[in-house]
Amino acid sequence: MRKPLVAGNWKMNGSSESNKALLEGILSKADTFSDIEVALFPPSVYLQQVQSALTGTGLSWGTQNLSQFEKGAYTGEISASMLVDFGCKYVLIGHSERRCLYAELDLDQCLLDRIIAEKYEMAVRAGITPIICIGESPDEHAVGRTEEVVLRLLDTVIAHQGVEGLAHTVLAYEPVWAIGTGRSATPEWAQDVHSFMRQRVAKHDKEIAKNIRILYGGSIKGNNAAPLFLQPDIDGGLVGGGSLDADEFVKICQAAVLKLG
Ligand SMILES: O=C[C@H](O)COP(=O)(O)O
Repeated sequence: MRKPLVAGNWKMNGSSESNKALLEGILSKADTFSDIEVALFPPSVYLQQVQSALTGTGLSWGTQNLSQFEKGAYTGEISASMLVDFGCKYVLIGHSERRCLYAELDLDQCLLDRIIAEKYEMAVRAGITPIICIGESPDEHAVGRTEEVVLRLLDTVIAHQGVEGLAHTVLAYEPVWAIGTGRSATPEWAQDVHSFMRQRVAKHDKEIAKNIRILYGGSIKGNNAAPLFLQPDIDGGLVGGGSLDADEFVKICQAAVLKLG
């Protein structure tokens, strides 16, 4: 049985004060979702605050990005060893907001995917579990290219790291048209995509495919989380806006508990 995971990506939100209230609100209800895994992804400047609040609680934390380089003259970047220093268990890789807004070469999609695969390799080597985000843009969705786009990135990762690397990886299907729009994918649509992702992994290794967690991300809220999470191939969620409010996020975590039956 794959343990459900709910990941709260705070994106570029928060302050020391608001984080404190959010963390207290989540932790006050942590006993209601202790059977699943929950991880928080604050902006890096708040990593220490989150680490100190979550240490010993059973919740995990990580960052929203990492550098593909080890160390050196890379202004503004954060290395895998720094994440280890702060006790990070997870790291988000290839989030569409980074692909679109910070992708050095969006026109050269192949090179972009290679950078993401390199970041993935850096995380795995440091013992941090990458959560690799994959999803189609609104235009790609409109012309029915979802499967092609999603599988291309998955294939790139497998080609760079070998399928064995996926044994220590979480995948997240995040259709860009659903992110922050209030328009979540339907449970059926998301299930179909998750299913073909799992089948693609199974072509390489059936055991890894059976065990790999595939999260859904895109406008998950307390009132739509349960039907998504109850789909057989959806193993939890990557939550943006819904992770910024303690009550909302707790509801989402509690919805993931329902999956355990
Ligand atoms: O990382 C989280 C996803 O981008 C989803 O964001 P959202 O829940 O605000 O749509």
